[in-house]
Amino acid sequence: MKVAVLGAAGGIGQALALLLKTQLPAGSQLSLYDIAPVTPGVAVDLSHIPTAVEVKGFAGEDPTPALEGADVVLISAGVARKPGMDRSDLFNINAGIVRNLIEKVAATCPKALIGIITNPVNTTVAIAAEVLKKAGVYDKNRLFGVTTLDVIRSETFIAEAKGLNVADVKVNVIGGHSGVTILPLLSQVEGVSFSDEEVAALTKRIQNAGTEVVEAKAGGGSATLSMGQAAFRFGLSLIRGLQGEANVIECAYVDGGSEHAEFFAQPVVLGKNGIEKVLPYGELSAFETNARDAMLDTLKADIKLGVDFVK
Ligand SMILES: NC(=O)c1ccc[n+]([C@@H]2O[C@H](COP(=O)([O-])OP(=O)(O)OC[C@H]3O[C@@H](n4cnc5c(N)ncnc54)[C@H](O)[C@@H]3O)[C@@H](O)[C@H]2O)c1
Ligand SMILES: O=C(O)C[C@H](O)C(=O)O
Repeated sequence: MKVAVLGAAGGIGQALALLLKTQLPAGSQLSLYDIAPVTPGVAVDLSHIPTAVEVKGFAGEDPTPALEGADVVLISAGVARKPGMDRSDLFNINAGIVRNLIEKVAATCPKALIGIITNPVNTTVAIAAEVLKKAGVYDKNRLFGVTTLDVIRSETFIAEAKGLNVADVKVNVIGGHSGVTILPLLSQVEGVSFSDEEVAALTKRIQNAGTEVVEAKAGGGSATLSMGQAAFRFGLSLIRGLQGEANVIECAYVDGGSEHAEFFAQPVVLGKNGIEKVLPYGELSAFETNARDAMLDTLKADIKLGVDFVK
């Protein structure tokens, strides 16, 4: 199995690369690409860790050598937020970066499963889909917006609030990955109940958790270490599915035939060809139904921005 990380010299990229080097199945290949000249050095550094994962690093303008033969491509290339910015403020720079990288993915490893981390995810995934369509290689089952950070944050905050063992907390987060489009389904968490005030406060904290990190880092970037862990969890689930493991389920922002929007985050079963099945997200509380309906204009506008950018 070969995993390529694009943006590998960045905050997320390096954390993710370390987790992949130490925990990918034996015999895997890890391919690191970034425009930053340090990238081959990051690979040399990682290569001294004694695991059966071969690591190579590539820098420069062309990601092609890093993408050859890739089964999974995880993309965190681009700029991150500073205090006072919304994720949508990253569009001007990151839209072009994602478009150019996906053109290379389409030409070099069109069958790879692609996980987009680069913000604004609601829009960059739509850009990726349009580029893949233009190249004639779009497979909706192979493209994912990585929303796992919203899931792991929800797990953490729920366990903290309710004194639970975090390993036992399971929660779906649906919609998209920004502000009101992030909707944790707290009513479905087993073994706990929340008051209306708790639901409102916890939902808001999960929706604003990215900003919490951006403000705490005070101009030094956004979440990198927790995102590295989230991307690792998601990437490993993609690989477990590719290897034929049954019942691998993750929430992700996908083109899953949702009645709500062209792309919508919801639970999916992962298999040998990417998405094996899109799962229903279950029954919603009145609060969640309102929040889902209220997010749709924002989500659809985010998607349209991406489609228009390529068309
Ligand atoms: N999906 C999520 O939940 C989530 C969470 C956190 C951050 N993010 C996003 O991930 C992105 C990266 O964040 P970060 O903290 O790692 O940023 P960073 O600045 O630390 O790293 C970004 C890396 O991308 C590289 N890069 C820039 N243009 C490139 C190109 N054309 N080709 C290859 N590499 C290129 C840079 O050289 C840098 O090493 C941001 O857009 C951020 O908003 C998403
Ligand atoms: O908030 C950001 O800008 C980064 C990321 O999307 C996050 O949720 O932490």
